[in-house]
Amino acid sequence: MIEVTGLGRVFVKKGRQAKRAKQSGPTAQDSRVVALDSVNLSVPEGETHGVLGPNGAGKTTLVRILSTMLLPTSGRALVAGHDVTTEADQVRRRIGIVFGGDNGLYTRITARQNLVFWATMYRVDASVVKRRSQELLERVGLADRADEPVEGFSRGMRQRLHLARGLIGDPAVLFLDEPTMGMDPLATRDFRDLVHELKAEGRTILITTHDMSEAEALCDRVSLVDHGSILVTEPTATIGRMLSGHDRIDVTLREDQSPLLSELAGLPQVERVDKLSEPGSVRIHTVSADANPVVLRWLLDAGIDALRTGRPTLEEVYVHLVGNRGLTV
Ligand SMILES: Nc1ncnc2c1ncn2[C@@H]1O[C@H](COP(=O)(O)OP(=O)(O)OP(=O)(O)O)[C@@H](O)[C@H]1O
Repeated sequence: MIEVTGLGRVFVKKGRQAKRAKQSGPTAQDSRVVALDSVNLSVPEGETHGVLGPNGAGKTTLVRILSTMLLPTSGRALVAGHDVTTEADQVRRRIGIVFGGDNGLYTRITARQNLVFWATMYRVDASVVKRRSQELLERVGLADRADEPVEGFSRGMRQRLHLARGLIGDPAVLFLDEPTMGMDPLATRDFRDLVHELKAEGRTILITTHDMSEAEALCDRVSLVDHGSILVTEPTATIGRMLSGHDRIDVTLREDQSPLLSELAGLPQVERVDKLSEPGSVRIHTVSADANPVVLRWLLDAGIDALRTGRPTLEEVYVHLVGNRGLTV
């Protein structure tokens, strides 16, 4: 449903931007920014795919190219079977775009008027505009505020209206760029529920986010992006295997139990023991999955019962590959 091959985008800095770049270094490359560098990505129909990465990684550039707002400088991208460069009109008819932040809504007019306006822009058949706008307003929980100007709406309400706007053309492919940025936890939860519904309808969704819990909650697979390249594309559920093939054991020791630490580290089934930030807490890396029951039994026999097992999280993989940049935690 989304096929990206060798996609590249170079920006050439102009005017003051270029002058500043020249002052900070002498190389000819200084006035060029490689925002995307030979990116390959394949997102099948119905998948929710997360694009994660720090500021400036190239996420927005990718979404802007896929949604025909920006031309690539190399490579090719197909969305819903159409080329974003040569068949932009066909692509536009099949996609919806939802950006975080305030762009894209007219705040002096009502929610309903916004949808009618965008329906016209998306060339929705005039006979269905009224009905579809009403359905979408109901769907995103704004029906009772539909005829109020958007300027009085909260951040969460605006974002739900953004989503309704993105759905006005009944798109097969939906681009969500930082969709819950700045939303409170309840509004975020409601928004994610809506995205789950859209996924259940079989739509293909590409979502960029800095928020690892968002990616874990919504995405079937994720791609980690840095410096314009995709570092890895993996299923969200199993990406932790990149760091460890089996569960690690986290334990919290009471003060009187701390002498047990060296004994624990010396067990043949234990590869290493790392200190965690929480006082008295350590993470035990065992040598194999078979070693876990042996170590768990040893811990319980030693009276250590504040323990839990788990796989490395998406956030740990991100930190391992990218570092701490761009994490919302
Ligand atoms: N119009 C432009 N002119 C010059 N450089 C640009 C332009 N748009 C983006 N860039 C540069 O391209 C790189 C990738 O930017 P992009 O906005 O795609 O990153 P991002 O991953 O979306 O970052 P963020 O998380 O901050 O939104 C950055 O170095 C950025 O400064």
